[in-house]
Amino acid sequence: MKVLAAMSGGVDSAVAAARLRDAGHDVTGVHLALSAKPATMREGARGCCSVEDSRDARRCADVLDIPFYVWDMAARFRDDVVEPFVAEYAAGRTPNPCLRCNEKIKFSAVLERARALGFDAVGTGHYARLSDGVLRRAADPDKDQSYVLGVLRPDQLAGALFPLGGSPKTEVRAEASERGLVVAEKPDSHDICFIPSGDTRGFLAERIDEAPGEMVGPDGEVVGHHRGVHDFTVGQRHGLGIGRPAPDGRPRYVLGLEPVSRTVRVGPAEELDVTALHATDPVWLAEAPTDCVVQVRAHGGLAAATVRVDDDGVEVTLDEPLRGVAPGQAVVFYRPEPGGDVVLGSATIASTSR
Ligand SMILES: Nc1ncnc2c1ncn2[C@@H]1O[C@H](COP(=O)(O)OP(=O)(O)OP(=O)(O)O)[C@@H](O)[C@H]1O
Repeated sequence: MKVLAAMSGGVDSAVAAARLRDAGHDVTGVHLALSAKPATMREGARGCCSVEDSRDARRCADVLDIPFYVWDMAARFRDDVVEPFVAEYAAGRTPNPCLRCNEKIKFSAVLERARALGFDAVGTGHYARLSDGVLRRAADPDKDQSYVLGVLRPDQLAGALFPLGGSPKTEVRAEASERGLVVAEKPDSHDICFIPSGDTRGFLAERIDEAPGEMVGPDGEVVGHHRGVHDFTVGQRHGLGIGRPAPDGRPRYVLGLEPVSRTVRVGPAEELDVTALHATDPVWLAEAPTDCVVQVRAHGGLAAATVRVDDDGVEVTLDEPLRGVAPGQAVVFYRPEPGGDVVLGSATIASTSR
């Protein structure tokens, strides 16, 4: 096959490209320039779009002896990932930009351009297993990225290759070193790639006007004030800025965000437990399930659940209460079998109930 290998300049995508080439595919490497201006890097941090990363990706392509290009996708990335990310926070929700990037950039804009140029598929260094259109969790549970790929439609998955899904990360690093890839010891990226400083609040503060409001406790009492609901995420404990402790001395968490009234609701941990959620815009890879296991955030947040699909979206009833489910995040549905790791579909969490 003619395969476009998306090369971030990191170790995973370099090894993915190498494996695709070794499997006999005709591989071309592409680095996506996603940032309009060079990123200011925190020491030791890395973002996916720095000049340094582009240079590393090129050096790996040279070692692999494959053609290499840089595609400027900064405008698409800004419109489809960064601006919606900011708008979601302003609306009191908690978005996952990696998931949107997979949906709108890597397996949409990039895949479309690749197909137009005669490529059959886009290969990435994501950790997930994919065969015959069935998407499964990666063999390495610590690296599993099936959650951020669970938003892809069948036609998008049909053009995707994930050669690392069956390998532990340690094996991938060792292989990079054996292959003489200079990125073998490069640190993993942890931050949101377009916020390499890791300061999400600072990034949002530069883009969202202050909209001060009240912070209210469980009985509606005002316990503090804030600069805007975009400063908070459901489940957040630190940085609430309420100097004095709750009357019972227990820690307080953000329970809910109401952008219209500019209210941040706070209260004790147990009030974060939800038993049901409503999600919209479902995407199904298999027939919509009735019983399943759901995952509600990128790391953790797993629960057995029953699902009912209606005209408004999906009603998910959790078997056991689940803590800290934030509107704006995706709910990804997995098959409910022992060790169940097959992705059945996903939807966007719109609201939760206790
Ligand atoms: N700027 C980019 N250009 C090209 N491909 C990219 C870029 N950013 C990410 N990717 C692709 O998406 C995959 C997943 O991105 P993610 O940010 O999760 O990287 P990662 O797991 O740290 O991988 P890597 O070690 O390759 O950076 C990468 O392995 C790569 O194939």
